[in-house]
Amino acid sequence: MADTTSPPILDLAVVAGDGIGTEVVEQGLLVLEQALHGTGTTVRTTDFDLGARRWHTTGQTLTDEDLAAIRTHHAILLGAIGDPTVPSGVLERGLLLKLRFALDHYVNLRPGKLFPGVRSPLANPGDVDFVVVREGTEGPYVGNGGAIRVGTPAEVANEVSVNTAFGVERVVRDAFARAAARPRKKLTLVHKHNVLVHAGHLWRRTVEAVNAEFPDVTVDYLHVDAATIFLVTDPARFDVIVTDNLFGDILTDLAAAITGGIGLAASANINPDRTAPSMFEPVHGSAPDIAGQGKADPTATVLSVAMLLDHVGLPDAARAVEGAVAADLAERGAAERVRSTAEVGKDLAARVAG
Ligand SMILES: NC(=O)C1=CN([C@@H]2O[C@H](COP(=O)(O)OP(=O)(O)OC[C@H]3O[C@@H](n4cnc5c(N)ncnc54)[C@H](O)[C@@H]3O)[C@@H](O)[C@H]2O)C=CC1
Ligand SMILES: CC(C)CC(=O)C(=O)O
Ligand SMILES: [Mg+2]
Repeated sequence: MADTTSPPILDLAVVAGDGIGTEVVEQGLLVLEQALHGTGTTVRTTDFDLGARRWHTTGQTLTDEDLAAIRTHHAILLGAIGDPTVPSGVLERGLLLKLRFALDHYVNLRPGKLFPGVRSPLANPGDVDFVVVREGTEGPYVGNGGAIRVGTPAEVANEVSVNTAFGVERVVRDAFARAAARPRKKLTLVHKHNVLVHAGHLWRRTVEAVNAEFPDVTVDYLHVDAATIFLVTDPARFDVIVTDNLFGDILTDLAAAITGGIGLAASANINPDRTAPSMFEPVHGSAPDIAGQGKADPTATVLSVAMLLDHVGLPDAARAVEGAVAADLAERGAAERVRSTAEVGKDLAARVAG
């Protein structure tokens, strides 16, 4: 079932996953249920037990049956995937990326917003409010690579970045549309076309061509290395950033760091054509270093829930969730006590309830 607009019953697939994923998703669901009160929509969740535990017991990551069942939902809420007891890449590739690719999540939307009252590590961050449109189904993450003579001094390992005209154009067009709808109407392409000349020039030509459809949008370009400089020295210059899968992954952890930390960074993996459910998840991973200790900040997941509510046609509920987060964040600076994951979730739910 594809996502629909404001369904009476919101069928939500829940993939809590590994590590802190289960902890933050529990709080995200608490806030979601509160936000739906009075909207005429109720949520019906289906838990998908996917991740390290499943892999250890069955050897499976994501089967065709899992995927078919997930497809019948309006949307997916995901916590985090990845565990130190599983070989690196098995779950990340076989579960997380498989979901994004199979469900055609070609727009990976990641806001970089500094909420009032939130302390940034930057001395003078300015008014930071941008969004990264990261391509979600191509680039070096597609698994086009291999290695020979593994473990020998003659080993050669390749990881090929795949960029198709079709894939680049559709995400670039989406990014232009988002820029056109924002007050500043500015789009920054980030790539590395001085070195990655094949992919980089495809991205550049595509941006130039699609710009003709959006003449109101001002376009600029930064090589990815320079983009990291400006994200730290002048983040307020950015409005919409469009970039590939790998660069977008890296830049959005940096964006999180300058806007108050990874615990606040939300994301949406969107299938804009609504041929499959979109997926909402915090930017962060499973954080094995703090898992099981109640230390994870669930705010990123709660803000991802707000993105989910927007996507399913419940903007008022989305604004209520964002408002609750903004109010909570504004008071955090003054608070003396560090709250647990569950306490933050409970407080946010209470604020949504009014
Ligand atoms: N979308 C996903 O499911 C992602 C999965 N991963 C996987 O997660 C595992 C750990 O990866 P890392 O590189 O360590 O990245 P990570 O994002 O899990 O953790 C990086 C650092 O941020 C902290 N952190 C993360 N989320 C936090 C939160 N909500 N509140 C407070 N602190 C938080 C962690 O404690 C850690 O110090 C790996 O298996 C990785 O592949 C990594 C990134 C995204
Ligand atoms: C673990 C990766 C596949 C995902 C990631 O780091 C991300 O999407 O930010
Ligand atoms: Mg990442």
